[in-house]
Amino acid sequence: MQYDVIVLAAGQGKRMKAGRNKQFLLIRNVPLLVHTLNIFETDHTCNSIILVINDQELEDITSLLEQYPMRKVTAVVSGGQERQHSVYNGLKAIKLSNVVLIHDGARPFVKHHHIHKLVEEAAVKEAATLGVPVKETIKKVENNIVVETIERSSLWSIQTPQAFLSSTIQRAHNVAKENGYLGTDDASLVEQLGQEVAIVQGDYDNIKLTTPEDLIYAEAILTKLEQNN
Ligand SMILES: Nc1ccn([C@@H]2O[C@H](COP(=O)(O)OP(=O)(O)OP(=O)(O)O)[C@@H](O)[C@H]2O)c(=O)n1
Ligand SMILES: C[C@](O)(CO)[C@H](O)COP(=O)(O)O
Repeated sequence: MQYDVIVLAAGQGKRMKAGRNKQFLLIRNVPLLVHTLNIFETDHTCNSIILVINDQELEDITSLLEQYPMRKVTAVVSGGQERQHSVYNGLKAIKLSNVVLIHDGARPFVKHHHIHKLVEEAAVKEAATLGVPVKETIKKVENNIVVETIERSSLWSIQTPQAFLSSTIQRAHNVAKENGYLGTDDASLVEQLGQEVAIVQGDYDNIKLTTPEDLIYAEAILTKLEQNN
């Protein structure tokens, strides 16, 4: 089943402490964002990629796309202050589409078979997200004191891509804007509508590069994926 994807690259990467947007950091000499875009560029079920960027980085992005041409990038749009605002701008650039995926530019290791499963699920359930069961014990802490140990069996770490019928996610973003609701992912906006979001189990390789040690981890994942191919 075909889909269109919004790839988000308009953040600042403050927690990475690299002094610049982490999307340009090199993993094995190739920019992080290029690794991510390649996943969709090489997926035969991906129709088009909407790339959301920082306006101030337009020149850098333009030269990156000259060096690494991406046939499927059909639009480059300006991001917003928060991730949710960037998605909102990306959604405005989506033409006619059935299933829309939203993906962090900083997640370069999602696998095609997980994307395909996610898209199939969204086509039936309207909204679906990738995720993995949490591996650690999670406690609620207040004033440096543990107040609760949360039952782990129902806890999942949520990843992207997240997939939606385009009408559903457009409505969810419009309603969130009207209500002043700001979420850390797009599935939560659909939850706010009172609609179900299905979970598709992905894998632990699909990390988001957030802090400096993730770069070392990313090199190791890349090595493992290459050895498996
Ligand atoms: N206003 C924003 C904020 C984030 N993102 C994108 O959303 C993804 C996930 O966000 P996160 O990892 O939090 O990235 P940053 O905002 O760049 O990082 P930080 O919070 O450390 O500054 C990233 O690919 C980032 O580029 C975006 O497009 N627009
Ligand atoms: C959407 C997300 O990737 C889900 O894990 C995440 O919420 C994005 O950014 P965050 O700022 O690290 O929460």
